[in-house]
Order: sequence, then structure tokens, then C-alpha cells
Amino acid sequence: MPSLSQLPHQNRFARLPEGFFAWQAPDPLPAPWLVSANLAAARLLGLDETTFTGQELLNLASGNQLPDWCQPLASAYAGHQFGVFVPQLGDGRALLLGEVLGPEGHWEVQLKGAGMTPFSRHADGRAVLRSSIREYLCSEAMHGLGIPTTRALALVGSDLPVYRERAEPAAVVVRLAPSFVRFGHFEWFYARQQHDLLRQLADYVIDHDWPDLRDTPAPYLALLQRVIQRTAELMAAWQAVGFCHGVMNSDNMSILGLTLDYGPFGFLDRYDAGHICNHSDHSGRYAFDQQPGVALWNLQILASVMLPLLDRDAAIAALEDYAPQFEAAWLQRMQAKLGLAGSQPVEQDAPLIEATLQLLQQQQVDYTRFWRQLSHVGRQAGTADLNLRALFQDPAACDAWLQGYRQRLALTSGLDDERQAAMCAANPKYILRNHLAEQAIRQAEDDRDFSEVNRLLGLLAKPFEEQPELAHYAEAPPDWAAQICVSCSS
Ligand SMILES: Nc1ncnc2c1ncn2[C@@H]1O[C@H](COP(=O)(O)OP(=O)(O)OP(=O)(O)O)[C@@H](O)[C@H]1O
Repeated sequence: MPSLSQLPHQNRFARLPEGFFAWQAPDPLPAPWLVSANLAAARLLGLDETTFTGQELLNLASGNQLPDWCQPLASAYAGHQFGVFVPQLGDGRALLLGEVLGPEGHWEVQLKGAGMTPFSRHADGRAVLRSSIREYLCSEAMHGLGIPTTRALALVGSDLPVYRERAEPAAVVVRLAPSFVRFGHFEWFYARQQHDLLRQLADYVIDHDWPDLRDTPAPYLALLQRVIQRTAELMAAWQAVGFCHGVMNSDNMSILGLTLDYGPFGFLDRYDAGHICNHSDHSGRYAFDQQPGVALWNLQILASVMLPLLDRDAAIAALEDYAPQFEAAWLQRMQAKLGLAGSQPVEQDAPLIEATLQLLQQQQVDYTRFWRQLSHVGRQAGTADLNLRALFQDPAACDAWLQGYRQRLALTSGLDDERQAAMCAANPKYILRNHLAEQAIRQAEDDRDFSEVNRLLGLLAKPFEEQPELAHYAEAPPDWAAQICVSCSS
């Protein structure tokens, strides 16, 4: 087994021409402490419990001593932020260290919070402990939920003060992804009219991540179509699980369709289609129910900046495929949540799905708990009904809905046990609710006690399993005010 300092690598992004990035060494965190090391992610790199330990990890994560395979750089990108084009963004606090060849694929390794870069503008290049804990936990929670995401390898902190509204401890998250290319990387070259570099970027994504597209008649169109498909699938996954990203600027849209940049995100507690998790989003541009539409808006930007490589009409036709792709993927996920997967054409269940969401909204029902409780309900009324009713303001509304649901179930074949098991695999018991993250942050900040971070990491890796000893983590927040995140600014 190789150690962290000897990992096989192939730093392909670093071989791209000048204009793609700036070389930049990390500004080391002084006297770093390890908050958490994630063995599940380390295995992706070919490490195990004997090689993923101790000082080497701390040295890499804090930027104090990088292995020889690292060639740290900050990449250049632009982006539309809240609908406004910003020509220069770039990695202002993230550094790409290199690309490791793991046993089952390549992984780019990034530090987030490693100090200033040429793209930092007027900011400090740092991340604070509280927002880093949120990113670390949520990326692994999303992976546990089966939702495409960047991964988190490790989290380190330091007493170095970082000034936000108050002085806070600094931190660095070590992130992994097959690629960190964003829509904004394409916008960067288009805005500078560097169409040859735009083409090189598209070639890079194809060769690096989707070489099968090379054999298609129009590889750049196929690339756009692939991004559209992956984005539609990602939005379906977010909407089905109740995840609100909060800052869907085009620079936060991953070309691979990964969830990227965990800032003011939030999972829905009670169901509210219009929920806004980002306090600076005054117009609700990134509200929960706006996400699929905003993703299309961002895809339109991407298609427009790829036009030097594309036939215009073909690009428009590709964009027209987004809505049906999203709709089909979302209905399929919702049908599975209802325990009706594959039992009739998915469109026929659309009215039931819509009616269910309307009821949840009207009754202010906890979204995650509703689906999990429903997973225990049988074809005949039973004790599981009582737990479901308890989630409603008006239990009679639950009874009426259950009656209709059971009529629909009667049209399906199969045993209750099998359906319930399939529903428990579609409806998580555990999500990273804001109040859980808050608790872990408080212990880490106040006492330098990271046990709660690590407990949540383990819990959220298996969100569909019962884990009875931790069942209280599935409870709704003590009061609905917990929906308001006090730790989500960066
Ligand atoms: N503290 C900071 N120092 C320097 N640059 C920053 C800082 N915070 C944000 N930026 C930069 O501002 C822009 C928008 O920030 P945004 O919050 O979307 O990204 P981020 O959280 O820093 O990182 P990422 O998108 O890589 O997860 C990016 O160019 C980012 O690098």
C-alpha cells in the first residue's frame, strides 16, 4: 500500500497551458489540529487504515509540507452571481494540489481555505471552522444519500484567527472530485474571446472524464448534452431529498453534475416549497422550488459560452431536453419514495405526487420524517399509521390521504415487507439538519471537542440504516426556528 506521500499521480490540469491557472503554494496553517480524517474517502485514493494516519495527513491538509506529487495551483474561472456576470472569480481560497490515480479512478485533490491566491480579490483566502465543518459533513452526507458530490478527505483547524463578524478559528477542508471544472471555467475563456483555450477546456473535460464522447459525431455537442443530463439528474436528486443549495451561481455548477460548494445550504425540515436557506437571497432566486429552473438558466449560460464550438440550433435542441429529463428523473424518484417504483407508468402517479406535496405544505409536515414513517405503513391500517398521523397538524387530513394512498397501493402486487424495505432504501432516516451541524460546531469551537463531528460523519454515511442507538438524530429540530442557520456564511 502506498502512503499519502507516495500516491500514484498524473496531474493533467497542471499540464494545461498558461491562462488556465496560476501556480500558488498554500499559506500554511500554524499549529494545525486534526478535526476529522475520513477513511472512506481515503480508500478512493488507495489508502487504508495503516497508511491514512498521522503527521503526513496533517502536513498535507494544513499545507505545511506537501508530498512531491503536489503541484499546487489556483484555477481561473468567471461566473454569473445572482444573475450578474462577474468576469473574474477563480480559486480565491481553493488550491488544486494534483490528481491521484486511485484503484478505481482518478481524483483531484483540493485544499479549501489554504490562503490567498491571485484570485482572492479583497478577501483573505481563508475558511473558518464552522463553515468548514458544514462542508465536510454535508459532502459526505450527500454521498451517503447517493447524490453526486465532491468528497471530503479530511478537516483540519488552527487557532489562527480569521475575522468574519468575529474572530474565528481557521480551517481547511481537503476535497476530492474527479474534476473541479465548473460552468464558470467556460465563461472565463468565452469572455476573453479565447476560443482556442475554450476548445482546449472542452477537450480536457472530454478526455479527462468522458472519453466515450470522443467517438460521437459531434463531441462538443455531446459534451453539452451530457452536462445537461447530469444536471437534470442532480436537480431531481436534490428536489426528492429536500436539499436546498442556496447559491446556485454558475461558478458553483460542476461540469460533472456534482454538488459543489457547501455554503448556506439546508435540508428542508417541514416541507415548504418556497424555502430560502440563504439569508442574502432577498428575492428568493435560489429558493428550493426554483432550483430546477435556475439550473436550466445556468445551462443556458453554459450553452451560450460554448457556441463557438457548437451548432446553434443543435444547442437549443439540447437545452429543450432538460425539462423532460428533469421531470422524468424526479417523478421516478418520487414514485420510489411512495413505494410505487415501476408499478405503472410514472406519469400516472404525477397527480398523487403533487397532491402529497401540497398536503405536506399545507400541514407543515416534516419532509424527511413523513417519507420515513410512510415507509413503515402497511396495506392495512396499523400502528405505523399513528406515527404518521402524529406528524400532521390535522390527523384527519392524514387519514384522508392514507385512504387514497392505500387505494393506489391496492393496484400493486408484492409483499408489504418488500415494498417497505425498498421504501426505506429510498427514504433516508438521517439528514444533516442545521441543528445537528450547529451542535457539532459548538462543541468544536468551544471545547475543541470533535467527537460530534465524527459521530455525525459515521451516522450520515449510512442514512438509510436504522442505527437505533442514534435514533434521536432523526428527530425534527426542537422548534422550527432551527431552520434558520446561524453558521452558514463563509
Ligand atoms: N475568504 C475568501 N478569500 C478569498 N476568496 C474568496 C473567499 N471567499 C470566497 N472567495 C472567492 O469568491 C468567489 C465566490 O465564492 P464562493 O463562496 O462561491 O466559493 P467558495 O465557497 O470560496 O469556494 P468553492 O466554490 O470552491 O467551494 C470565488 O472566487 C471564491 O474563491
